[in-house]
Amino acid sequence: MNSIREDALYISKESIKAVLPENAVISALEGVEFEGDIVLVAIGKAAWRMAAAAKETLGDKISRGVVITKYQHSLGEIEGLEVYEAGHPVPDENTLKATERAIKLVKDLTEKDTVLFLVSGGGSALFESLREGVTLDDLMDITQQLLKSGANIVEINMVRKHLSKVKGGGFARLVQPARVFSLVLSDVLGDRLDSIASGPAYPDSSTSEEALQVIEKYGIRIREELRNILMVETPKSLNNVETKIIGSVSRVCEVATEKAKELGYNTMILTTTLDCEAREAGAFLAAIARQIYEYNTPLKKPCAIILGGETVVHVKGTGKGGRNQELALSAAGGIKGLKDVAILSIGTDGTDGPTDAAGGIVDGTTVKRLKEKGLDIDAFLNNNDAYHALQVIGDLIKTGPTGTNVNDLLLLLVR
Ligand SMILES: Nc1ncnc2c1ncn2[C@@H]1O[C@H](COP(=O)(O)OP(=O)(O)OP(=O)(O)O)[C@@H](O)[C@H]1O
Ligand SMILES: O=C(O)[C@H](O)CO
Ligand SMILES: [Mg+2]
Repeated sequence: MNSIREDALYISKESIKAVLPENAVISALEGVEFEGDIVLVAIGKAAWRMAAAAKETLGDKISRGVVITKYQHSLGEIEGLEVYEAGHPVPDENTLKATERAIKLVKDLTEKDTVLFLVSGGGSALFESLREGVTLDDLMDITQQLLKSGANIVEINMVRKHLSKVKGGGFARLVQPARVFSLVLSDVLGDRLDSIASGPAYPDSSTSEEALQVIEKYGIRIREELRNILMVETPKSLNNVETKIIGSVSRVCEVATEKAKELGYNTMILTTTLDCEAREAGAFLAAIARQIYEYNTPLKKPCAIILGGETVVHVKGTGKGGRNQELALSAAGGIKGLKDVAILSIGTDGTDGPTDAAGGIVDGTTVKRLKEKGLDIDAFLNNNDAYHALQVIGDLIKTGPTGTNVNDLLLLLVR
């Protein structure tokens, strides 16, 4: 029988495989018929791999297209498509140029034609055409202020949608009367389609009023003229869009459940929208582990508690790490000495924080193994240095960039 750590690593690997761009796009296109011309537009960190999979599936049915991804994320040419790289998380000149190209390619389509729109996280910075009166400097400055402000992605995108011609449903309106068929890899908790990449082809549920409230709430400094521009409303309904979420952290948790069951674990998905402090989440998972270990509740052993989400870390130290590494290390203290318990936390994009690790896996011996090397777990946690603590004892998980980007997966296994 595999060790509980091997089980946890296997479940996480198989779950992420299910939401890799290629697999998600190919299965979503199975059996889909297209009548007229297909123009492909792919945006986001997974754009290149989504576009390559679509081109491989549909071949020459795709007459032309544009792929816009983050620097170092394109993997070369794709026959018949124009591939561009641009700035992320802050947009740049290349963002505007590549988007103008995409807009040109979707001009003058008929109601029989389809824009195959492949959307993934990072799309907001990579796909932009600004409203009259908004400059690129305005947008870069406001983006940087918002990223540093502590505003969440839904709030950030409320503002960005009301400065843009393409966000918040603007792109779908531009494409009319042609149809937009969107395949979306969701990196927004709760899969809010009008927030994922700022929803260029989805009716916007946010309002100008709310966008201005975000500006006030976080003290974002903007030129007075931009206030009037923010007051212009985005489309609230669209009659030419069809949207499918083809990958999300919910899907990752579903597959994790299937794989854990195959291995004989009782399973429970606790949440798919975890969004608290990483350290608190770690301590909470450890408390559930102790409860199961002692009392076989809320689930009988052998069991797998599965969570999805995106925790946060307010970095104060000078160490190296990421939210998943910090969550795992903070859980270790609470499961010290427990046999056959493992806690894993991994970023599905394969890069957790500014590190080459995807996350961490700890068990009841982690604290002891650190102590044997004369290392104090709290010192590492207090310095936000989870990377080095986990690295020394072999509890880091390294996958390399996976190509997908659907938030984080957490597993608690007790046998
Ligand atoms: N030393 C550290 N320890 C713990 N967390 C850290 C540390 N340094 C940075 N972080 C956290 O890592 C976060 C960024 O991580 P990451 O790049 O994986 O985010 P992300 O949401 O996946 O972004 P992207 O989608 O662009 O990859 C920061 O918001 C910060 O909270
Ligand atoms: O691009 C964005 O807006 C974020 O990645 C959320 O999708
Ligand atoms: Mg990441």
